[in-house]
Amino acid sequence: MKKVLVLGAGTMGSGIAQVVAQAGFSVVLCDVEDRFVQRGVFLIEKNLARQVEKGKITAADKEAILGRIKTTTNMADGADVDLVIEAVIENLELKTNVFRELDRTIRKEAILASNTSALSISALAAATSRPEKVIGMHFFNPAPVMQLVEVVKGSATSEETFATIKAMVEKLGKTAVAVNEAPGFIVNRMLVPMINEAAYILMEGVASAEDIDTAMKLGANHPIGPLALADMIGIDVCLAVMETLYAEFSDAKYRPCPLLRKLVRAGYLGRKTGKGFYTY
Ligand SMILES: CC(=O)CC(=O)SCCNC(=O)CCNC(=O)[C@H](O)C(C)(C)COP(=O)(O)OP(=O)(O)OC[C@H]1O[C@@H](n2cnc3c(N)ncnc32)[C@H](O)[C@@H]1OP(=O)(O)O
Ligand SMILES: NC(=O)C1=CN([C@@H]2O[C@H](COP(=O)(O)OP(=O)(O)OC[C@H]3O[C@@H](n4cnc5c(N)ncnc54)[C@H](O)[C@@H]3O)[C@@H](O)[C@H]2O)C=CC1
Repeated sequence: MKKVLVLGAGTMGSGIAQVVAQAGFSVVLCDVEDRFVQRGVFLIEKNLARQVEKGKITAADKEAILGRIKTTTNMADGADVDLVIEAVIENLELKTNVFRELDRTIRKEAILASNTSALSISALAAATSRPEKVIGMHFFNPAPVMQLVEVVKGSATSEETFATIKAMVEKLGKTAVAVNEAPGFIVNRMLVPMINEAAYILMEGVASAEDIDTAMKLGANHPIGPLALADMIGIDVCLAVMETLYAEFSDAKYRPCPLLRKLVRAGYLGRKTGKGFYTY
């Protein structure tokens, strides 16, 4: 494993590209428009500059890490990679099309991994001619900080692919947990319904956003409250996860809170748009 294509340079793609380049691998970072790629690189530069200020890495390390990241808007520039980590928006139709295109474009030996939050790896695999090489590689936000990667096996994922990705996660300095595909995997099946319930508590007027978050910080020792976390994740991503859980399990306990839908329709997606439950 030497070279990795990270597809999507948003919140997660940029963080994942940083982690992979920081571990010494060459990265091709691709998004649909150059301004999105440049925004991703800007975030990486900012994070690395903070590490230099704190004395965790040297200025030379920063330059070397940035030097390992090539940017592009053409997926074919990553045709010779060993691994693809897909981090485009959480939409099954879009991701399925992306996997079909990746399968056509990227060399046959490469593993195709998805950072999806909740969608079916088997469905993505079925869009390719190499389902045994398709796997979930689910990082957590912020990717440079969070220790966990859920490694998700779809119906056709081979043991060889799983072992390669588990070893890769360790090379990235992270901890892998093995998951047999199921909607929302482990963390999001519990975490996002908690966020959804916090949105209901707010919508029902039970408490203010600030008090809901203070309650979970001081009453349950969470590092940040659920609504601040939703703003960090992206309210669109939270809603997409709830929609998947609700549709896949056909169980009313996963009903998405209408307030999430209202915020998403207004474009109040959280930190990435400057406004969500809070204003930034
Ligand atoms: C939706 C999905 O599919 C899955 C998901 O990701 S669900 C979301 C999972 N993530 C969480 O639950 C995060 C919960 N929150 C936290 O753990 C913490 O609030 C946090 C780590 C994000 C920030 O920690 P904090 O103590 O509140 O703030 P702060 O002191 O500023 O940051 C701690 C460290 O993280 C770094 N950091 C914070 N935000 C960062 C970011 N966006 N990118 C990179 N580094 C970041 C800081 O630089 C700091 O680093 P040092 O320890 O080297 O100084
Ligand atoms: N935000 C979070 O906390 C987490 C999100 N995820 C998952 O990671 C994926 C990405 O999420 P975010 O980074 O939050 O989204 P985002 O909205 O910040 O970024 C998505 C990026 O993908 C790009 N994109 C769209 N179509 C593309 C294509 N065909 N080719 C290349 N790039 C394309 C967009 O232009 C955008 O820059 C989603 O599947 C999400 O569920 C996983 C873990 C945590």
